Amino acid sequence: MSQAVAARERLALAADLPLEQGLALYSTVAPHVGYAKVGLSLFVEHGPAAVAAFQKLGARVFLDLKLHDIPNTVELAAARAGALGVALLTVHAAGGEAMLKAAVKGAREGAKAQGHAAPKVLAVTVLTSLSAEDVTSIGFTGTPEAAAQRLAQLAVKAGVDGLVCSPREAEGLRRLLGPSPFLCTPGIRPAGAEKGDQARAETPAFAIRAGADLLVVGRPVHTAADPVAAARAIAEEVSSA
Ligand SMILES: O=c1ccn([C@@H]2O[C@H](COP(=O)(O)O)[C@@H](O)[C@H]2O)c(=O)[nH]1
Repeated sequence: MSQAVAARERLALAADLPLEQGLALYSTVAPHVGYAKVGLSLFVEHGPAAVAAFQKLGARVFLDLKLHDIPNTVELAAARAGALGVALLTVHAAGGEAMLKAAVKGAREGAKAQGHAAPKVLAVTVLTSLSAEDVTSIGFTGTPEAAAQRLAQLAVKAGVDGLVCSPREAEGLRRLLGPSPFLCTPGIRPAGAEKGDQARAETPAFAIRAGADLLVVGRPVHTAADPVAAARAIAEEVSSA
């Protein structure tokens, strides 16, 4: 496998843009980025049509809905997501064990019913926008890393395929949980890039060295003067990390 292909498998574009703009951007960066992440804004506005539009471009779709509700509701929603043929689906680990099990069950059954491969269900541990002070203020005890580890252990026990965490927590989670869970890290900022609302951000190379499988990048590409050059530079950093 060439290094370019390997890096492409490890990058997701957060398409938090109007749909046409997101599709146009993904088309141009697709040589460097294998996944398109459809998040809340696109899904609220366009629903499954947004997923289908990126799939038509050949993207593997990461449906980032961060489901968090009672188990029955999450199972129903995860089944609908699985039926769309998405590659990845997120839920909040803080929804608890029964909800996480329901998400995995729903996603697998929904995919199977439509002849798709089951999506990987990823549990969001502690949002990368939360600082240590925020984590305390919402009632978690200890550091963001300690909270992420507790939530990750719960989620893995419930049978999820992977976790969403800050690059700062990836190494500790690998040590704690071993090689199996798929680790996805948003909060990626190339050196010198604006952090915006990301409180626990790190560079692409940091995330890869810490053991991340998939890096999510949005604004550093959207806002770059040359988005293709920005995506290429991130892919090169991933390859050489
Ligand atoms: O903890 C989390 C979970 C999800 N996200 C999502 O990732 C992207 C990041 O976009 P940037 O523009 O690169 O900041 C965004 O879609 C979030 O919803 C996250 O940032 N942190």
